[in-house]
Amino acid sequence: MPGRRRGTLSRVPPLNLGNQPKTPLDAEQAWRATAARARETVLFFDFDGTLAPVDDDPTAVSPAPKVLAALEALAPVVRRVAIVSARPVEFLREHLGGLAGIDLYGLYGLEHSHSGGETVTEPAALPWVPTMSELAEQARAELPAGTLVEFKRLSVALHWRTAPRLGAQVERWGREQAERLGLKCQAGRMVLEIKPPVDRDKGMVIDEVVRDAGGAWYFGDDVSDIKAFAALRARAAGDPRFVGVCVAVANPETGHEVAEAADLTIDSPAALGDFLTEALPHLR
Ligand SMILES: O=P(O)(O)OC[C@H]1O[C@H](O[C@H]2O[C@H](CO)[C@@H](O)[C@H](O)[C@H]2O)[C@H](O)[C@@H](O)[C@@H]1O
Repeated sequence: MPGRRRGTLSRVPPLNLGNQPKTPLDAEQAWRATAARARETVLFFDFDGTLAPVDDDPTAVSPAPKVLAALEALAPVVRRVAIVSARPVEFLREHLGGLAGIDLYGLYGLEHSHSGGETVTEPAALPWVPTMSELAEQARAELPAGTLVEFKRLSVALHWRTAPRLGAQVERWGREQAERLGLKCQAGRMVLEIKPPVDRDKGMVIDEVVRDAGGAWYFGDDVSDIKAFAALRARAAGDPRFVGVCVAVANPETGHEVAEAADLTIDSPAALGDFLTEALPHLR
């Protein structure tokens, strides 16, 4: 990763920033700029690879040490804390230990729950549940042993983390099925996600939520998070007062691409726990 140092945090040169002169140059400056508008600031977090370290088994993950305590402490001092993930909202709820006052956007925004409220599903996606369920069955029957098929009601994730040699074959199969059924694909870390053809992604979620915010940070590790970074950049480009900070959490798979689109890079979910804990005194 160009310019990346060992340690908790390093900085990559800001890229393609419409607001380049006003973009904070390091974390210290960024938190100071945020403190001035903490009550107007939204903190967004991806889940897998950002809050939770990656595991071979997608059901065996949990947030890194200090992460939950930091989110809980940050929630009352900023405008919103929001998780924006490819996981279903129910999964996020269970794995965030019932944290209060947090907004959850699941399945790339096809589901959401505000501050512990009911889960709302995008109506246009609902007719696709049977198709996704049949696709998951078909994947289990046709894909080779070693592929992990994760059915998420409104999407199917095809994983090859424990059998990397199968990656090309599984991805080809998934893309062919998506084309046959008129579905969309999202590539990720040793996974191909197949989704309904409904216009919803992390960038659209961020775009909507930050419209009337005074600032936002987005923390993410994967290529789907780059759309969220782009939404923050677009918001900042149109408003010189808006403080937008894009933070990559490093990973050995898609990390380079994500770090290049970010302002700052953090080494791991564990380092993120420390980073957020250290940020707290700046905002209180
Ligand atoms: O948007 P996210 O919250 O980052 O979700 C992206 C995908 O995360 C999960 O898969 C990834 O994490 C797994 C557990 O560590 C790992 O085994 C897998 O290789 C990774 O791709 C989740 O299982 C997927 O459904 C999400 O699309």
